[in-house]
Amino acid sequence: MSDEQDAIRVAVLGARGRMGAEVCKAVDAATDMKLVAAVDQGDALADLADAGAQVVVDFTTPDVVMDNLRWCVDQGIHTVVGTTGFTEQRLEQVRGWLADKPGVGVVIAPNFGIGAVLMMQFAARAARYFESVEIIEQHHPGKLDAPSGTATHTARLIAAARAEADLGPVPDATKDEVAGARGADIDGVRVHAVRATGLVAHQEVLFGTTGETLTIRHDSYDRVSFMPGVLLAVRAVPTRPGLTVALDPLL
Ligand SMILES: NC(=O)C1=CN([C@@H]2O[C@H](COP(=O)(O)OP(=O)(O)OC[C@H]3O[C@@H](n4cnc5c(N)ncnc54)[C@H](O)[C@@H]3O)[C@@H](O)[C@H]2O)C=CC1
Ligand SMILES: O=C(O)C1=N[C@H](C(=O)O)C[C@H](O)C1
Repeated sequence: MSDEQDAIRVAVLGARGRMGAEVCKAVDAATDMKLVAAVDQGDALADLADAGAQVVVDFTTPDVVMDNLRWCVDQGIHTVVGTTGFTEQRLEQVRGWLADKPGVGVVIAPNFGIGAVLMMQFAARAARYFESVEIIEQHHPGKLDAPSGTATHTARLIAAARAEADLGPVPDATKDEVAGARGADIDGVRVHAVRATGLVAHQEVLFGTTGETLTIRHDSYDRVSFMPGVLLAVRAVPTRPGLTVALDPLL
């Protein structure tokens, strides 16, 4: 157990949300951390600085996360971001802010579940051996964005592996007569988003080649599944200046 004064001072943004509330509980229960601020919509960001936060954890929404992150970086506060919506353009913008703030660390991960990280690694590894691939992500109906950050990240990893192996486009003769019937196209990989009450966060990557298919599936049945990854990032981010994308380099 750490002394109170050695504990990492953590603040949570989006603290009343599904993920934020779970992060507050996990930080409270961690003996090497202290929850110093729990901030949600309508609260002032200045509360984070006033509370002396060393690390901010952001689980808000794609439309506000960039402003939050910019503010944290400007204040010199390390930040762990689980909020989705990070395009390559947004990541470049964050790198630009961090260039002016040496010593500040930001970890942005599309999925903090250890099983989900492995699922993405396995999918990237399998990609070169299969001419066909589709991603099916399934989530609770309260989710604001589609396709999920995890599915988008997985599609990009698969597309990079396919390009490296010179695989060419996924074969598909279908005419998309009803818009959306074949899902979204992320870097040439079809992604289908399912929303249903009872689901939390689930993803299947379906690979196919002559005479066989391979399905790689991950299920988060409870948001506690993301907490070990979030706490790992909180512990790591103060000693990782610059931008870290995804959890893989921390495992
Ligand atoms: N990286 C990961 O492992 C995971 C990422 N997520 C992502 O995290 C985000 C949040 O997901 P949920 O918790 O399910 O959403 P939610 O809708 O339950 O919570 C979002 C919270 O952010 C608050 N909020 C909105 N604007 C704010 C602002 N300007 N300042 C402070 N708080 C603000 C809302 O009031 C709400 O309480 C989504 O982008 C989701 O995709 C969700 C689960 C795991
Ligand atoms: O909104 C969610 O719930 C989740 N969002 C993340 C995503 O979009 O990939 C991570 C996980 O799938 C849960």
